[in-house]
Amino acid sequence: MVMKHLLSIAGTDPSGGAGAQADLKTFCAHGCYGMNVITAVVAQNTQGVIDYMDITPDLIAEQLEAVFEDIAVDAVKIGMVSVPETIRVIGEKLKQYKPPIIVVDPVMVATSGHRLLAPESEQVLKTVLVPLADVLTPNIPEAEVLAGKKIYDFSDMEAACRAIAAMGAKAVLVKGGHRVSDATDILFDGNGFHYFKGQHIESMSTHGTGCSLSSAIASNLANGMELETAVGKAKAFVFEGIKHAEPIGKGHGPIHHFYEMYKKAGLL
Ligand SMILES: Nc1ncnc2c1ncn2[C@@H]1O[C@H](COP(=O)(O)OP(=O)(O)O)[C@@H](O)[C@H]1O
Ligand SMILES: Cc1ncc(COP(=O)(O)O)c(N)n1
Repeated sequence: MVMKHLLSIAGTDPSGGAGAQADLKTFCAHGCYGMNVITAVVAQNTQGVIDYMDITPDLIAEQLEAVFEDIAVDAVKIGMVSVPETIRVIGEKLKQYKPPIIVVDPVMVATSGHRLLAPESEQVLKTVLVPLADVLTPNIPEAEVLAGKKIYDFSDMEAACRAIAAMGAKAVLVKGGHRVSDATDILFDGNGFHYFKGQHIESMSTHGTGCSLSSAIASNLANGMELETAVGKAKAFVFEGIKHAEPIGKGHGPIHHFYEMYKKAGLL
């Protein structure tokens, strides 16, 4: 089988659990060839974000050109985009190169509570990136910001899906990782809703769950799955990754990206 070529456009995590590093691990775990365009270098670990520096728009444009001029990209996943200029340059380049699949994870705040999106970027994200998304994957706080309304229950999650889809995203998955009673995610595919019911695992290994989920969806779509199957399998990948994670670091550790693969290979 020919490997699909997956590109992550995201910020970094030197501790390896979230951002570009989580994306690359997820692409590899799905049998895809993974690539990275870096938007910001972030000093962070399992305990939180210490500092970050945005990459200049020119250098982001050059990184995107370096990839797209050389390699056929089957799917793009977008994560941390930080400032308005970063969002604008990504928007321009994606309109120029037109990759067939775009999954946008509208990263706003890290699990540790640190902002990774400047407040003035929220509007630009809505007008530039949301309309380019084949799938947009906000968590509940991000969906509240995008839809401009508090979310308390499933019907609020559905209303947020519809409101965000009305901004131009083809499909919207509002993730329920922040719910305590369960971890049910709701997908709106432009026509109807699909519920991905999930048990909430009491775990410290949830750093990078959103990054890994969106990268798994992009990989599954590139590998030819229908949207509902792609989301369902991605959710199972994250669930198993949380369940089988080894404790790493002093705070919220990463999921186990290679659990299934290592098990099949007899390494576990
Ligand atoms: N403690 C948990 N138990 C089970 N599933 C979880 C847990 N935390 C997150 N998930 C799942 O991980 C995925 C990412 O969700 P979420 O954590 O809400 O995103 P983000 O990392 O963007 O905040 C979703 O499919 C969600 O249901
Ligand atoms: C560079 C970068 N991008 C995204 C996240 C969000 O991580 P999570 O998936 O835990 O919300 C992060 N911590 N760092």
